[in-house]
Amino acid sequence: MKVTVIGSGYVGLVTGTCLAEYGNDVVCLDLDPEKIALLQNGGVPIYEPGLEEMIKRNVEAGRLRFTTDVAESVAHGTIQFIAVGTPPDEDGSADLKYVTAAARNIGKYMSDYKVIVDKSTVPVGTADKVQQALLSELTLRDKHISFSVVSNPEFLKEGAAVEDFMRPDRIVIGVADETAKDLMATLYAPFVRNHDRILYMDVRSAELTKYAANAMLATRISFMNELANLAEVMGADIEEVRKGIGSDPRIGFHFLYPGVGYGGSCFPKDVQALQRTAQENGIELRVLDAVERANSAQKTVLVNKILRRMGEDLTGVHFAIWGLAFKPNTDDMREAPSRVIIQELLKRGATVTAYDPVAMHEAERVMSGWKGLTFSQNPKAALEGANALIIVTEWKAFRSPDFGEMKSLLKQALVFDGRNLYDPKRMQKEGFEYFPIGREQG
Ligand SMILES: NC(=O)c1ccc[n+]([C@@H]2O[C@H](COP(=O)([O-])OP(=O)(O)OC[C@H]3O[C@@H](n4cnc5c(N)ncnc54)[C@H](O)[C@@H]3O)[C@@H](O)[C@H]2O)c1
Ligand SMILES: O=c1ccn([C@@H]2O[C@H](COP(=O)(O)OP(=O)(O)O[C@H]3O[C@H](CO)[C@@H](O)[C@H](O)[C@H]3O)[C@@H](O)[C@H]2O)c(=O)[nH]1
Repeated sequence: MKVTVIGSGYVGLVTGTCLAEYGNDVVCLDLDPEKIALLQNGGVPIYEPGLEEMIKRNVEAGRLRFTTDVAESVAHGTIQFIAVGTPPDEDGSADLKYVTAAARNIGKYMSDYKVIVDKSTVPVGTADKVQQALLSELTLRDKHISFSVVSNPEFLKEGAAVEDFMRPDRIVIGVADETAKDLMATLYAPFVRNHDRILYMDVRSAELTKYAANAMLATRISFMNELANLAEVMGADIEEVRKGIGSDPRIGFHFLYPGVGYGGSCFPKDVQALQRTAQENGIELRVLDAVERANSAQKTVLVNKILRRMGEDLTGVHFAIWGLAFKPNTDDMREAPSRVIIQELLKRGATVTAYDPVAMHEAERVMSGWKGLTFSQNPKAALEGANALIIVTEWKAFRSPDFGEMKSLLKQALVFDGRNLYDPKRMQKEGFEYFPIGREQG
């Protein structure tokens, strides 16, 4: 099938590439000329495991190309995916200006039937706005050209995006007419060959499903974080409690890891946007108010432990930080808890040397000019002469360090672990003072 993907970021690039992998003829559009030039020259603007090789393979096979030319991209695909950003507006609601601009562009240039697919995360009612944007352009030209607007929210996780897209646990399609439904079914058939996981529903339910999923997951995390804080003062171990509740199949083990608060480009903005939708419609989502409050408090839990141990004034204190990205296997720094933690430390006079396996370049960009912050090209060098190590992101490479070497490089054998990577008893044996989350210190 001929497919156009509008927006070549995390979602657009993965969607376009995975669709090309199954033999579709895909054009990816972006208005950012630097991004497209990089892609046209064989580069990849984001880090996502497996993506680079898959792009290369499909470009070489002639199934995937990149453009900034709107007219060309609209002419190409019978199916037009909108995968542009929906950042928070000032009041927390989703800013739809990129979505409606993309829709207007389609309306400006289309000359035959198109299925317009909202892949971006958008509030309930957005499909109607996309329809209006298209119609307003079409009435100026040819109002007899027909189209359908479909909602097909994306559930991929960064760091596992290709895997999630190629092997989805479900594909939600909100669709109102049979022609569009058949086209979507054909497009996604190769992704659900072993058993059907396509859920067809009305457009509004599909739009709400996306926010409901993210809000539910964010709720689990905030709940576990608050429970971890309680466990710690009560002398219980949240890691034991996690296993104890996760083995109930009604609860399950996923998304029960306490930490330094959820971050990333989705949970924070989507929880806010859902609250905003509710407020606008006179409904109170009290649970979500608490989820957000708990999350912003959690981002400073590790800092508070540091201050209790090292004093409020951190002048002359030097920290090593392992992990900057909001989660492992990505270079994404959007809403990363590391940003809050580092700022809090610098504010109190500390200096910091930070290391991340892949997000360093992005971190240097978003933290440029932060006084007292330097970056280290390897994890060991970051430890040299530091008064303490702080672990913020749970990269696999941090899980089994040489503790003897770690101790000899650090000035003080002190570890603040925001991701519970190590066994407190082992740390005690190794001679460390160890501060995890939700369990007694080792
Ligand atoms: N990142 C994720 O893990 C993820 C997962 C599921 C859903 N989503 C949702 O998908 C959407 C996109 O997220 P992302 O992380 O890929 O964003 P992103 O910022 O990485 O990419 C968006 C891209 O769209 C481009 N763009 C903006 N307006 C355009 C236009 N009119 N025409 C062509 N290109 C345009 C931008 O230049 C940018 O490259 C958001 O709504 C997000 O909430 C994201
Ligand atoms: O048990 C857990 C699981 C996650 N997190 C944190 O939660 C945030 C989000 O993690 P994750 O969901 O793995 O990453 P995202 O790439 O943001 O993916 C979420 O947001 C996407 C965008 O909407 C959705 O498509 C995905 O389904 C949804 O998981 C990160 O800061 C994690 O550190 C925890 O603290 N504890």
